[in-house]
Amino acid sequence: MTVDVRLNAILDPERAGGRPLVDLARALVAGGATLVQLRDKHGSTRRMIEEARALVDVLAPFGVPLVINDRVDVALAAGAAGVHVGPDDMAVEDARAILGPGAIVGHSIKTLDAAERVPLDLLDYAGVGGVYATLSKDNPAPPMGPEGLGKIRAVLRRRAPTMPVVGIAGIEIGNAAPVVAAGADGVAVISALSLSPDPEVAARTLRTIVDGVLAERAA
Ligand SMILES: Cc1ncc(COP(=O)(O)OP(=O)(O)O)c(N)n1
Ligand SMILES: Cc1nc(C(=O)O)sc1CCOP(=O)(O)O
Ligand SMILES: [Mg+2]
Repeated sequence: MTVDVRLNAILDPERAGGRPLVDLARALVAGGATLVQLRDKHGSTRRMIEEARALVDVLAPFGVPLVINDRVDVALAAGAAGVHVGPDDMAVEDARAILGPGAIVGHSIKTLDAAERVPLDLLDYAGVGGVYATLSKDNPAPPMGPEGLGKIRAVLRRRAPTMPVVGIAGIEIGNAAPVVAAGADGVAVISALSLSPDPEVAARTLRTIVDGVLAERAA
């Protein structure tokens, strides 16, 4: 499945400024989010399934897929489109085996070594980072910058030329363009969207930036 990663909005109740996630989702999709991820690291399983079901209902009319961070069981229970798993989560092979060929499976790639080893044939997209410093993740790795993303991108392009890559960590309006110029097909963002005074405008601005650099790259 080809996943549109141009603007991957990640919803995290701890980084939502107290706003209901469904309201944020509506605003972000209106502004141009193409993929939504639910990331709830500390809530109960029951709360996460309820959040996910509500988001599936809100996103369905727009045709924007919802992926669930870390939790294959929650994705199945809520009827979400798929999962995003990192190197400490369920293995990509296991997530794909459980969810089947029609689901979206995304995976975090943080090193050149991982870019060489990960079973890319089982993946729909890769989240590459951390690109910049972030306050949204505990114990983040040192930022690799757009240059680091570009090096990982080159390995991924050699192994899986059409697999989309999304940059993550600390991406905002002022620094998104170099991430796409370095080879990302989109940006994955929490704070600069969910903590913005106007999330819809923030999403529209980021989408315009991403689309502009993608168009330059294609020209
Ligand atoms: C699009 C995207 N890329 C990377 C991540 C990070 O996943 P992970 O390393 O498993 O960290 P947590 O999000 O689980 O803390 C992501 N969530 N999304
Ligand atoms: C979920 C996540 N993963 C990261 C990684 O580096 O793998 S950084 C991150 C949080 C990104 O949030 P913000 O846009 O607020 O920086
Ligand atoms: Mg994870």
